[in-house]
Amino acid sequence: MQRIGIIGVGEIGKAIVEGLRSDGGASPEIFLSPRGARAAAELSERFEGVQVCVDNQEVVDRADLVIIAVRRQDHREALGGLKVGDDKTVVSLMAGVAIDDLRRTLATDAPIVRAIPLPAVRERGSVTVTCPSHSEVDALFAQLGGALPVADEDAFNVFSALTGTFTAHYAYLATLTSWAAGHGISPDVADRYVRSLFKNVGRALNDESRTLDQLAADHETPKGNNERIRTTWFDQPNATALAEALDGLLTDLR
Ligand SMILES: NC(=O)C1=CN([C@@H]2O[C@H](COP(=O)(O)OP(=O)(O)OC[C@H]3O[C@@H](n4cnc5c(N)ncnc54)[C@H](OP(=O)(O)O)[C@@H]3O)[C@@H](O)[C@H]2O)C=CC1
Repeated sequence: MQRIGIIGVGEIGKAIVEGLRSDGGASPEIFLSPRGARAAAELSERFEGVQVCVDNQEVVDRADLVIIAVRRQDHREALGGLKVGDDKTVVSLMAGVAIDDLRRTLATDAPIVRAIPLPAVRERGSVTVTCPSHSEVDALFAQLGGALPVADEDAFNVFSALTGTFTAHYAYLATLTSWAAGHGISPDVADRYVRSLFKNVGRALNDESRTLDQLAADHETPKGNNERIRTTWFDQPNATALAEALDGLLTDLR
């Protein structure tokens, strides 16, 4: 297995380390950037074969495959001036930074692959979109729950926009809970109940023999409560507003 470097040890960088170590093994060797110092130190203490480097250049020098997991607005400062040999493989997790743009910043001919891992890679439970397909990078993410290589960056950005809907979903659940609490239900009880409702929705999604429209129909009594909320709240203007928000995000990601 290749030696892996991670520049940017925040939420997703940490999840990748935990996912790679979730089988209890000590391989592959992992080299972390020093920034995000507390998370990096904690990971190197917890896991064998995880080391913190003195700077980002050392991460590149010691790794074969370098994962870039800094925020888009920090990437020029984090990466400008780094020397990245053509024998390295670079994996960029940054939303909204095109391969050509990153290649100019890094001034390298090394293969550059974009990827969208999600925090559930921590449990090896999330499919990671990659672009372009690259056997070693796809194998890495296959180990963390699955790889979905897509044809080009236009397609990649559509998937990237989809991942932007994630926290709105949690906020939707929190809004349901607050609504119930506003009607006298204890917040703890409301929270537990809403979680249990939507865990079942998550489980139903595992049934890939039914389309999403079929799943909705199968959970709906004609003229019942679900049909009422779907048609009076998640109506056409609401669906259009969501599509417009996604279109706006996609424009900014290109
Ligand atoms: N979170 C997610 O689920 C996903 C995130 N991504 C992408 O991954 C990237 C990181 O996201 P996320 O982990 O959420 O962000 P975080 O803010 O949690 O982590 C970013 C990390 O980068 C560090 N950093 C900043 N500047 C430098 C530098 N010059 N050198 C080295 N490290 C630096 C930060 O350190 P400090 O704290 O000291 O500023 C921080 O630890 C983003 O571009 C995002 O688009 C992609 C897929 C999913």
